[in-house]
Amino acid sequence: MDDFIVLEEVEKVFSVRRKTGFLKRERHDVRAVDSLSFTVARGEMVGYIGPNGAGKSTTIKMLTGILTPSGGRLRVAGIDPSRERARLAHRIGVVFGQRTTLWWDLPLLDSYRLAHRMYRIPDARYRENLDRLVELLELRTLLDTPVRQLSLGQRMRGDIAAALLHDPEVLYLDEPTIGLDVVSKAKVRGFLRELNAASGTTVLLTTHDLQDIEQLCSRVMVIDHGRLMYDGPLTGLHEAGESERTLVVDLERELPPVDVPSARVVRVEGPRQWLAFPAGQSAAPLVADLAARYPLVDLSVREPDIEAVIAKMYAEKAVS
Ligand SMILES: Nc1ncnc2c1ncn2[C@@H]1O[C@H](COP(=O)(O)OP(=O)(O)OP(=O)(O)O)[C@@H](O)[C@H]1O
Repeated sequence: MDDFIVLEEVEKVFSVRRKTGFLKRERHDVRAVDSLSFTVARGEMVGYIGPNGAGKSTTIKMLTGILTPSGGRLRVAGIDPSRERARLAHRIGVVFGQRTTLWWDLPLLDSYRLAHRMYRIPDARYRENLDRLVELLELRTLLDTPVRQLSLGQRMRGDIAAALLHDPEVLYLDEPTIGLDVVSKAKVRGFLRELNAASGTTVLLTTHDLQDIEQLCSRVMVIDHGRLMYDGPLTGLHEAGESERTLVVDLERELPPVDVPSARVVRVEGPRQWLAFPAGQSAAPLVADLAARYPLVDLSVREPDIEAVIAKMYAEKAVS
């Protein structure tokens, strides 16, 4: 596979001054990214998640060349971002959900005209891309509207179009659905899925909304304290978090908590009981055991909530 993004033992240390007394300041180091290694192949769509302060934005800033790593090796499309930031800019697109790159007081179209000149996009390609993006992101009626008058969802779609006018090979998205309503979220996700499938654009997605990951990414990387804690399919996170699934059983009548070796009863409500069992374990033997010994009417298995799984992973890491 063609590794498009490569990080080898990348570090970023910030030296900060902390107030320790009335006039006293002390220097100390914050290790925002710590010996981070991963690769992303061309065309992949990867979720990059972690709690606040984990080092996600610092990673993205190093990938765009805004920040220089303190150590290790980092390449995007074979380019060292901090040394050749201008050259790399033509090959990457960036969208920050919390900030806009559009001109606040100008009509949306003016920001696109500016990008046309800034990136020196050939005229025909600019017109073609603008047309396609305006169509797909439903921006046609908004082109003459000043950006400050756009809704958050409209502005976000406008920002995504701006980031893609120059045909970047990779798109970094930092919280692209933050604050959006359900309909706007669906539009943004639908567009990104389509972009990745049709154009093969590599996407690195930072988000606190796990539905973004569930709906878009087959691979997820979890970072905490600047270190990679997990890298793999979303489903594997359950095992990594050692989470539990729940078997909900309806019995014929109210009974004391059932007694089975591989599960524990966590709740009883009339004839209904909730049994927790390890997520990595099959439910079949447990169901067979229950059916043989108890008057079962109905049952269902509930998957663990991914948010809870990740919270658990963080908590376990914090005490270990
Ligand atoms: N310019 C800076 N100077 C000093 N410390 C910084 C700087 N930028 C980030 N940090 C610190 O580095 C750590 C990682 O921050 P970063 O912004 O990368 O986290 P994050 O995962 O993006 O968090 P969030 O989800 O809150 O945006 C934090 O402890 C932060 O305080």
